Amino acid sequence: MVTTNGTANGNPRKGLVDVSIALRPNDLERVPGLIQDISATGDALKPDDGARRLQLLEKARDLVRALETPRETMIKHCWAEPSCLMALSIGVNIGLFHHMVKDGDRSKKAGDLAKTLGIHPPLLCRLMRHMAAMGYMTEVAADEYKPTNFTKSLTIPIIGDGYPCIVNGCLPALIATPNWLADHDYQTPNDVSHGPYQAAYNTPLNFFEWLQANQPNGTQFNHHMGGYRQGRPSWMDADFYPVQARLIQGLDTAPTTATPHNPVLLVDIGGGLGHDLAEFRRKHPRAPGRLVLQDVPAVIAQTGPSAGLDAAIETMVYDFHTEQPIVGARAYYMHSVLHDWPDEVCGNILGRVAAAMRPGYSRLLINENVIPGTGADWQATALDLMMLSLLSSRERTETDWRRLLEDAGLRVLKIWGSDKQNGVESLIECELA
Ligand SMILES: C[S@@+](CC[C@H](N)C(=O)[O-])C[C@H]1O[C@@H](n2cnc3c(N)ncnc32)[C@H](O)[C@@H]1O
Repeated sequence: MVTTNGTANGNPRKGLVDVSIALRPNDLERVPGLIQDISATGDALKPDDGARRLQLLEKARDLVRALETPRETMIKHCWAEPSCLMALSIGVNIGLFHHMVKDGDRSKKAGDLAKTLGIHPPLLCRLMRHMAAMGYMTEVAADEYKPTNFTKSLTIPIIGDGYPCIVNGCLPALIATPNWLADHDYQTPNDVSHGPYQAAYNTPLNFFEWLQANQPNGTQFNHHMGGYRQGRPSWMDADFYPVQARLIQGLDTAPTTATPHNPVLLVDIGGGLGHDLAEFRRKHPRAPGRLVLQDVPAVIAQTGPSAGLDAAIETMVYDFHTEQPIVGARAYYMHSVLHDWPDEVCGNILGRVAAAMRPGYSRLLINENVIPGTGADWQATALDLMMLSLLSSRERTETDWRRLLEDAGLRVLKIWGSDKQNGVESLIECELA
């Protein structure tokens, strides 16, 4: 029998369910079976078996959810995780993690770190205490901590910069979304310049414009994009998409008016700092043809050889709402670009690409989530809701993609995927219809 503490006035409010349900584990009956599964999967786990590791992780998450009471889950969501995000973001801003790891694994006292970092010592003690309580650093004595692999990773900009970028450049929009929807009769936002983001930031700018106009958010976001893609199966690997057979072999090397010299193999539209083209160069170093990176001026200014980008990659300022200057390339590529925009804007962007494509020759490669009808991956569903708040946009199902692409005069040749990970981005290969 679970006893409740009642509500503030001592009387549990009568509702559809009794309050005692919130104090019992969510699903105790599943616990023994899950433990057995975890034990069996864990015993068979090899260091490089990524698929089994993910299965085990999902079971471990199931176990936590089954054991937790709804009240504990509620406190975790409402207090622990938001305040942990805040603490981690402050840690990145003040360089805490660099100072924790610069002498290796040695433990450090919060008071000493606070003096070095110029932060009020009791304040740092409280921040570190919560990060340790959440398991993100190891407490070895009172106010003394050792870094974990996670703590160490926060010193890498593509991992650490996501925290301040999300806290400053995204969360206010997520927080504004419930009221925005209530004020708009719970209709799906579909205008990138008049949605929860503009309400939250009191700005006419869209998400990308705001980030780039409010540095270091833009730079941190570009780093965050670099982190998002790490460790995920990549379309340019042989077991995902046959680059040689479907792209390189068909490259037309005959000079044309549009490409009088070296033909263009791949144009990465909205390619950010060029992570994808750099990876393509590493994985296909002998591929012929030009590689062109296109993005807005503020992003192109942050990349190029001086920022470590392979000199073989050409950079070009280009606004994808305008005419595509590279005509008749072998392939145009967009990664995590169309999910940023509502259907109508995507239609315009796709129209610009289609107008530049050569019939029967040019391919459009779209690297995006294709959300399945059931069993969607939590990373994709999370991103879908981020898109809703930040850009009045969405992640799309296969039906959504086909409709969008067909309406833009394109034909889907094949949707390529990897069976290595659930919910991984697909590669949608298209040509002119
Ligand atoms: C979600 S990021 C994806 C970046 C990159 N493709 C990747 O996957 O890492 C979207 C990119 O679109 C770019 N972008 C936004 N508006 C643009 C525009 N009008 N023209 C060209 N690029 C734009 C942004 O600057 C950003 O680099």
